[in-house]
Amino acid sequence: MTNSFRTLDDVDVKGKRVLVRVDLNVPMDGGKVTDATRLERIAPTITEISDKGGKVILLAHFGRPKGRDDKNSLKPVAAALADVIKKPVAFADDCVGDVAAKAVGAMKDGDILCLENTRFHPAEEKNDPTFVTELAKLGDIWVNDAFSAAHRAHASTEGLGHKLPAYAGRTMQAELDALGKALDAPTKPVIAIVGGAKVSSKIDLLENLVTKVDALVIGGGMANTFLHAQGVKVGKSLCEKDLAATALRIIDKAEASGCAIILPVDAIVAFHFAANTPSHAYGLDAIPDEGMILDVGPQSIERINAAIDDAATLVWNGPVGAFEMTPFDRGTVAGAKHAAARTKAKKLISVAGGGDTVAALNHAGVADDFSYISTAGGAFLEWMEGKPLPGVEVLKK
Ligand SMILES: Nc1ncnc2c1ncn2[C@@H]1O[C@H](COP(=O)(O)OP(=O)(O)O)[C@@H](O)[C@H]1O
Ligand SMILES: O=C(OP(=O)(O)O)[C@H](O)COP(=O)(O)O
Repeated sequence: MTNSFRTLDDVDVKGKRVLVRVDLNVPMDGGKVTDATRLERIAPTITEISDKGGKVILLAHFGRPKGRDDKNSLKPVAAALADVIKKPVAFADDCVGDVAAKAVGAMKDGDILCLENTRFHPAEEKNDPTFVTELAKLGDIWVNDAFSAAHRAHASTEGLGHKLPAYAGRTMQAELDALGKALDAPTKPVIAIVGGAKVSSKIDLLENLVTKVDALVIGGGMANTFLHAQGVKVGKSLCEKDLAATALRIIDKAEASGCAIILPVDAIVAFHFAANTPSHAYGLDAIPDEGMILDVGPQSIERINAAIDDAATLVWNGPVGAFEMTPFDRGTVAGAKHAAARTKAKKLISVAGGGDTVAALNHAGVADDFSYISTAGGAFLEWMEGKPLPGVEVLKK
């Protein structure tokens, strides 16, 4: 698998301007990075290119901005990256145009420069050829080290691979290698836990996933959409009501494929989206109109743990509650601890991924006990479905 594309072993980077696509989409709170796993995982690629005398020009997105805004600037992330790699990381306020060209022009061999959020330009997500050409002017070669964004066919994750000599970074290599070893022929029964908040961008992949796994636990914001589709009143919860038909189709497909769908049977509900706000467990027939489901309830936790007990392999993306705020971390922490204990007892192979999921497992103190932690969430699930990932495919050309 790893050698079906060129890697850093196949190029002399000395003196070259190396455009490195990384994933800097890290969890943040109050301008500070709260989980540095993604930064730690890209460190080997950056350090290797810099130590070999290449000019490292980092391209990345942050959040889902509509145009330029301060809250989605990569500037604080670049500073946090410098702390992790223990080398200076310069920053340019734009990823194309004069600002970027000037910053790149000033680089010496071994320097590291981070360019501002590629998504400040709508052309990035459109994979616009003119924008790809603008980016390509800044580099001699392109290295893709963003496995966790490889399911996006965007200018910096895919388009550049058609314009410049393309190479896989060390994290890209390591992720594909490790996931292949753990999951190419997973020991059955296989269970997936999918939660989180990115409902519209992840719901479609569940339709394929239910044909690959024996049970699917749905939690987090994703579960609210399924519960609504089944007629449960979810009050003011995060819920994408227009996806109800998709949710019902997935339930039907799961039934036809022999995949058990495990949805919450109770919920922790609060009236404000804030830590330590008063909250109570409710049955699904009694969710208050003004309430928000922020975690799975105690009976649901028992069902999730029982489902983990029945599994030989677990894949997990998406926290089952708003774990950043106590006490809404209980369901995610309970499931994480249970899966970690089963893994330590050699009864489970556990693979989890996603920026926030990894943060949640670190919060639970069990990330090191999982069999493998991927930096990727959506990309990892799409890989699991067997879908070609554009950011990986372009490396194979
Ligand atoms: N019931 C819920 N209501 C609102 N947000 C939720 C809920 N459950 C989980 N979340 C949020 O989902 C986010 C993570 O989702 P997502 O980005 O899909 O995961 P990942 O980054 O691991 O792929 C977290 O910030 C968490 O607070
Ligand atoms: O954080 C990411 O994915 P994840 O939430 O699936 O882990 C990637 O940076 C992709 O971000 P996107 O889903 O906004 O394209």
